[in-house]
Amino acid sequence: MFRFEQPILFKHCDPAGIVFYPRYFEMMNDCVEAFFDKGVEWPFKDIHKVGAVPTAEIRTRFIAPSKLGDLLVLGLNVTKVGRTSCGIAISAQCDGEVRFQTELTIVNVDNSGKPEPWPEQVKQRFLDQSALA
Ligand SMILES: CC(C)(COP(=O)(O)OP(=O)(O)OC[C@H]1O[C@@H](n2cnc3c(N)ncnc32)[C@H](O)[C@@H]1OP(=O)(O)O)[C@@H](O)C(=O)NCCC(=O)NCCSC(=O)c1cc(O)c2ccccc2c1O
Repeated sequence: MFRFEQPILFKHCDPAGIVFYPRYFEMMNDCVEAFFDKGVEWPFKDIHKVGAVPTAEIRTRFIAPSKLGDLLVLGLNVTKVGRTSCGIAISAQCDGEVRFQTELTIVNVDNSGKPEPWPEQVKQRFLDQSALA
């Protein structure tokens, strides 16, 4: 599992003092970006020289609210490695309480937006990190 820590800051919260859900989607992306950088060793700055990895589908359950000062720990697992796609699950917890769970599918595309197979070493890194491995 790849771990990513996210302190809840003032900028993440709505007037009710809880995280506004679009900020959670940014945190998910920050977690995926850190995973590609540190876990896969194919950072976004390099990906975007040759293509992109857009999200094709995302499903999220918001289970309990997060508040200013909380420390969220996002745990990322690769759940499926396809020809051009990759399934990822993220669970975010604070002090052992699950705050949200999300499942997403990303797809490797070339500069014209056409799906293309993962580079072999990237696929291997996914499998090394994978709950399936
Ligand atoms: C995503 C698409 C490029 C897919 O194109 P198309 O539908 O033509 O592809 P295929 O039918 O050939 O399928 C290829 C591959 O994807 C799997 N798949 C397709 N759709 C789904 C789905 N809904 N759910 C699950 N899986 C799906 C399919 O099974 C195939 O898998 P294989 O492994 O068997 O090959 C196209 O649909 C598209 O361009 N959609 C729009 C994407 C978009 O705009 N997303 C939101 C904004 S972009 C974004 O959020 C984002 C951008 C980045 O640059 C990132 C970079 C790095 C990380 C994350 C990024 C990111 O999230």
